[in-house]
Amino acid sequence: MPKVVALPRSFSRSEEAKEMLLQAGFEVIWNTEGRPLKEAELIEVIKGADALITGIDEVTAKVLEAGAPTLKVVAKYGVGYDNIDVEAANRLGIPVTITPGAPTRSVAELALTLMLSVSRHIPQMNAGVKDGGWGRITGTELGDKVLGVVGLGAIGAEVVKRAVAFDMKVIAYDAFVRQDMIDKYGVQYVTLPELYAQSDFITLHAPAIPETVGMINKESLAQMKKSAILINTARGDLVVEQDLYEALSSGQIAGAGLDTFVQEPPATLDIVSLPNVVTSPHVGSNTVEAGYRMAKMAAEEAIRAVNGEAPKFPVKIPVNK
Ligand SMILES: NC(=O)C1=CN([C@@H]2O[C@H](COP(=O)(O)OP(=O)(O)OC[C@H]3O[C@@H](n4cnc5c(N)ncnc54)[C@H](O)[C@@H]3O)[C@@H](O)[C@H]2O)C=CC1
Ligand SMILES: O=C(O)CCC(=O)C(=O)O
Repeated sequence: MPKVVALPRSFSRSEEAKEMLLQAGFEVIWNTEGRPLKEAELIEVIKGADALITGIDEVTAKVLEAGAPTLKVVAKYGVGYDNIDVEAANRLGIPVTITPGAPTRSVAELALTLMLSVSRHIPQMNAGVKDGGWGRITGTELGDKVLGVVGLGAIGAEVVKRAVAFDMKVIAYDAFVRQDMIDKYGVQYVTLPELYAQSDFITLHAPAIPETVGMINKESLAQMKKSAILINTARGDLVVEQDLYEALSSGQIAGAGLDTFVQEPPATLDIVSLPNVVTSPHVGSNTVEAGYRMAKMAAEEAIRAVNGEAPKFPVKIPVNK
């Protein structure tokens, strides 16, 4: 009986994906920890598995080596695969797959949620009113503001659509220019320094790769407007957190909405305790709908792999640091 290790917390909510695996004759090993697994834990559970469905667990070279004798696929439940050592997987002949498009709308909606929450001070007022207070904090509109999108791929594009509906003007930085974004939404491609200098809101949607890791640092923060609000639903590694902490504390920038952190949960509460920061615990794709799509697509990849079929959405290029 083929064995699949299914780790993402919300995978088990998808009845259809579960049923697909059971119909395909899989024994399914669930993650009962309720959190992503560390390398040492994964090394134990991976042994003898034919397929691994992973969220943001530590799929290192050692994990892949432990699974290599039987492992036929590592199916990422999502799109950001920086938690998987793709180079080691390539070397061991284990395909790595992702679920492109499945989390897109949910992450875009969270980016907008964070923009609105920071600019309208929703968490502070919510806490105040629940506490019996009536502290009315003056906010700012999104309308007529400049949104700078770093990484105009699937999620970035969905953010643009929504931002334009809020009457925002959108500028973007990406190595690839999408003509449809220019034609349909009037997106203007700019250099990174231009984006930092002109944006009222900056939203990150690029993968964690050597070119992007640490891109939000003392230098880039110094180029931003004092009224700028930074949104990060991409990866914590894009930000030098100490530099962001200093910029937010000193008024170098006005606020931040953060879903992702270098270490999750964050190593210290310094940034998240700041009054001008709104956070969430890496839940960009954590919706019923995205979970359903990601689970189905990842289950399909696991089934394809045990049937000896080629993966549908393989990734080859490592994005690890
Ligand atoms: N918070 C969450 O729960 C989630 C976070 N993510 C993150 O969002 C990222 C983006 O996802 P998608 O839009 O689906 O990926 P995508 O591959 O469709 O888009 C990424 C875009 O970034 C661009 N890019 C690459 N290198 C760049 C650089 N140096 N500077 C600027 N742009 C660059 C690419 O050209 C591409 O257009 C993922 O890599 C992942 O890290 C994804 C899903 C859920
Ligand atoms: O597995 C998760 O919960 C997060 C998924 C994610 O961040 C991604 O798709 O890049």
